Order: sequence, then structure tokens, then C-alpha cells
Amino acid sequence: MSDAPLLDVRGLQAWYGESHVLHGVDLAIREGETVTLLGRNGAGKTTTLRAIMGILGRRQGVVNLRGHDLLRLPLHRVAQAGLGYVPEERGIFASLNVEENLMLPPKVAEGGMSVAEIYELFPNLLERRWSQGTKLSGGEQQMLAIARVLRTGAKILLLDEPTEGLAPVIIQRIGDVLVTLKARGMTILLVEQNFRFARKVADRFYLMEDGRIVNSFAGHELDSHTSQLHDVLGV
Ligand SMILES: Nc1ncnc2c1ncn2[C@@H]1O[C@H](COP(=O)(O)OP(=O)(O)OP(=O)(O)O)[C@@H](O)[C@H]1O
Repeated sequence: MSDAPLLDVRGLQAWYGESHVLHGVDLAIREGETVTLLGRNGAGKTTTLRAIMGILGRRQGVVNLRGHDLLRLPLHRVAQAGLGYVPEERGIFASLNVEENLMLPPKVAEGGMSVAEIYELFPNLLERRWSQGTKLSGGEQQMLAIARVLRTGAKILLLDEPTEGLAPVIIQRIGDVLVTLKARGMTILLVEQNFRFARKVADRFYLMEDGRIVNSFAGHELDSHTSQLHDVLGV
């Protein structure tokens, strides 16, 4: 793991129309790291991912990926630069089957996983290969949404609450997948409310409140921050 950040976000601000939502977010992720962004509903976690990808109207600040300022790049070039985004709503096409959903996004870089490797990582998707998007459970949809991005060659995954609304056994399965991806060298920025899940994979945590990062700590320091987390997250 190199010390220089792969993704370096500094002073990131973002707006929805007149509404100023991010007030200067600073975070840095090294290659191969898994970093988790925690914060209560409305803190700005999703907006941070959207602002890094460039899928909201107005933003300001620096998002640097390997020396390229992403704020200057159009969205397709951001994907080519190696960012893969799995939104909270998952975006599975209801009228397409699993394999069609999987094959839909174009490859943007070399080194993406093959379909065979993907089915090895997600055996349940192989079983459900010809099932339509509408027939999939929440967990299957989540796995498909992650799988789809892995095929494109993305090197940094931005995952928005992958465990939301899922049963504990599926959450466990998604945790195993993230551990495998991490072992393969994937860099991951994870948004989660479930820090018990995140502790399994996170090297570091950032805590977000009102559009700013208010604290950061290493994964192994989670226990000494639980009372602050209960206060901030309201859990
Ligand atoms: N499309 C939008 N238009 C206007 N305001 C928005 C929009 N999306 C989010 N917001 C506002 O931006 C703020 C941050 O929302 P964001 O979704 O980033 O928070 P979050 O931390 O991801 O929370 P959640 O867990 O609820 O998704 C909130 O006040 C929210 O109401």
C-alpha cells in the first residue's frame, strides 16, 4: 500500500439548486484501502459520492485521482479514470435478466473481472442468470449492482449503503464479497450506517455531520469511538 492517496478529496462543496449541502469535505483514500463514511440520514454521504462522480449540478473543490482533477472531466471520463459507482437505489433494469444487466455497462478499463469470475464470486447470480430484474430479491439486486461495476474495470468502488434493508445472512454474504475484493486489491469507499458491518472491512472510518467530516479514525479504533458514534448516528 503506497502512502500517497489514490483518491484525494479536498474542500469539496456541493449544492442542489440553492441548497448548499457539502461544506468542504476532506478525505483521502490510499490504493487498496477500504474507507467507510458514517453519518446519520441527511449528513451528506450520498451527496459526497455523487459529487466525487460528478452527477450533481454544482460542486467546487478538488477531487484528485492519480493526479487528474476529476472536477474538470466529463462523467464518462470519470468512469474511464477508474471510478465505479453503485448507488443506493441499485439501478437494476427490471425488464432485463441478470446476465443482460451484467453485460449492459461498457468496459471502461482493462483488468475488469470476467463473467466467469463474477459468477464464481456470486454463485447465486449464476443460478439466477436468466431471471428478470423484477424477480430478484433485494440482496440479489445488490450483488448484481456490485457485479456489474466489477466487470467494467473500475479500480475504485463507491458503494452507497449496500446492506440497507437486507437480511443478516445476505449482509454477511456482501461482507464476504467485500473482503474478497479487498484481497484482490480493490480500493473501496463505502457509505454505511451499519458500522458493525463496516468494521469487518474498513481500514479507516470518516464520520460526517452536516456536510463536513467531523472525525476520522482507524478501523481498530472503532470501539473507543462507539459512544460518539451512538451520539452522532443516533443508534
Ligand atoms: N436531489 C436533492 N435535491 C435537494 N436536496 C437534496 C437532494 N438530495 C439530497 N438532498 C439534501 O441534501 C442533504 C444531504 O443528503 P444525502 O442524501 O447526501 O445524505 P446522506 O448522508 O446520504 O443520507 P441518507 O442516508 O438519507 O441517504 C439532505 O439535507 C437532503 O435533504
